[in-house]
Amino acid sequence: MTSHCWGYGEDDGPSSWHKGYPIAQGNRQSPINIVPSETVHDSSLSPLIVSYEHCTSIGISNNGCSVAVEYADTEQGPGIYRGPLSDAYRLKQFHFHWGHKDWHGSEHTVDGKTYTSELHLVHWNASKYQTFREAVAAPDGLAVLGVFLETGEEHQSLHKITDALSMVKFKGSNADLKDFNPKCLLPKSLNYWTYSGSLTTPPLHESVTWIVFEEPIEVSKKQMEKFRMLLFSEEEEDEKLMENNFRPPQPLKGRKVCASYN
Ligand SMILES: NS(=O)(=O)c1ccc(NCc2ccco2)cc1
Ligand SMILES: [Zn+2]
Repeated sequence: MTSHCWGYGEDDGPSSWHKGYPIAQGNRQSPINIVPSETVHDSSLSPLIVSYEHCTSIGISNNGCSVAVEYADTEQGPGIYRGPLSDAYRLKQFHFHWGHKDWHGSEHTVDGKTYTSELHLVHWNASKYQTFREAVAAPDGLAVLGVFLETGEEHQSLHKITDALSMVKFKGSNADLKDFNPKCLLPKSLNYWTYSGSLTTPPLHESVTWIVFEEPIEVSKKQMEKFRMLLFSEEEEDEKLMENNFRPPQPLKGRKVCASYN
């Protein structure tokens, strides 16, 4: 998600990514359309454990394709384990994808339904790999939690993020954001779907165990408006609004989607 020649526009968008990243047409690409009636209930799937207590958020940044909150890479860092995971995964960053309007913006869809936005909490397998960079290309290297956002009541904790967005309007800008515990962004129910997939932006590595929560969180229309004032462009460039930064669902290619609940 660093500086790159791909984007979400007419010429550099998802349908042309395969030219620079052939894996775009691979067998475990993300996102996907989740069809609950076709998921397999795997009774061996234990509840996911989310432990974000000792989380030292470093800051918030606009990396030209999304807005991300980065976490310090420390041993006792925040992380997740159990659920479909065989190892402990450490939180690296979280970011969002959203649309031009409230009716679309998520990457995963459920029975074809799109949500207004999708939050991704990106974790890497620190039990098995030395660095994030090493893990990002390994088949069991990453675990990403997907949380759907839908418009409704104002989210009481999201304001700490939306209040900071005006400070990271331009690509390449960043600001302090201390001690933000992202547990407050998770839905009440941790029922999830899980499947083997990929990064949803280039380099599209097929290294992600996806864990997508069934229950969306509610955010207000006003809170969503604040994401839409962000820019893909740098301070001196022509203004390009950061919106529609989502990849559409990709072919399932025979993959099984497991449900953690009956
Ligand atoms: N939307 S997403 O959660 O699938 C996602 C997409 C891309 C990255 N990129 C992380 C990265 C750093 C170096 C190479 O790649 C991380 C997470
Ligand atoms: Zn993402």
